[in-house]
Amino acid sequence: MAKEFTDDENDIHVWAATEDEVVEDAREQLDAAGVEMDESAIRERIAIIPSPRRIKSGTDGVFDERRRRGGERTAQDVVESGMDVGLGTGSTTAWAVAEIGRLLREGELEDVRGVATSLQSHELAKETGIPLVNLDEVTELDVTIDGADQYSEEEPTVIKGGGGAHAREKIIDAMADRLVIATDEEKATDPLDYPVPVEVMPDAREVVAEDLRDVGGDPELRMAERKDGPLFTANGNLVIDCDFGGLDDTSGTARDIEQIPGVLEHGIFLDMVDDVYLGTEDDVETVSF
Ligand SMILES: O=C[C@H](O)[C@H](O)[C@H](O)COP(=O)(O)O
Repeated sequence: MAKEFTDDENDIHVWAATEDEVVEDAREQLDAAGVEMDESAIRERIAIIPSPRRIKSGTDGVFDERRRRGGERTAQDVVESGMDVGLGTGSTTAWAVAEIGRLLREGELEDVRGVATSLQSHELAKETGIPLVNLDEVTELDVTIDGADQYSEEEPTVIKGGGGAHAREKIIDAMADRLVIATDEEKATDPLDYPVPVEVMPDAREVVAEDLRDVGGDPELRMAERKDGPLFTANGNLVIDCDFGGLDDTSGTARDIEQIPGVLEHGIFLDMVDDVYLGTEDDVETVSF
């Protein structure tokens, strides 16, 4: 987690890894703007936030107010004391994880346990103080809050895996009595057309790519950032992003991909979604299935 200072009145917004760094940066900006504020007042306004450095979309994603609104509201509305909760991955669910931690710290929630869908959500949950349970210790969850790369307002299906976490996410999303997607209004599309992330065994990448072409896709091996070569998932596999254009037959495409040997998991989460919480410019809307 990181720390954040905001002073909306003077349009000052500062974040850093530690509270001391934030105080220093805030001090500089307040001085430059000619605003008087003593150190204790600065410290009082500092909040814990997900660290933009740990999230694939970086500061843009983390500081998108719509995602923040969507993530926080989802946590407030769907998590109750005593629940086992699946903790999704990405810049939107990061806000939900941070909010669950805050509610626990402030005593508004008790006895909540989290199961992380990725190392990212594991680290966020640890830092914010959510007790964690390993995936192999539970077989059912009360609710999972997860993000999406695209969602539909017409069908309970989303495309996930923009951060390569979809294999573990699909297990944890499917274990939950209720799957709630936290997202923002920009990701609604019908039909879904986001390139489908397909996790594949490394040696099988060429043959899987050929098979994906045969079922109408345009496959592209996902390359890593700040590392030469392709991206490896947490499971040691590769990801092929496969563009099918608009998915007019989502279940048919999902079935076609599942039948390809060498495919470990794909990012079409078919008929799994119970509710979508979407952050808008000034509110949060919900779609329920
Ligand atoms: O692999 C990543 C996950 O499926 C994320 O939940 C998805 O990419 C959405 O992330 P974000 O909320 O950052 O757009």
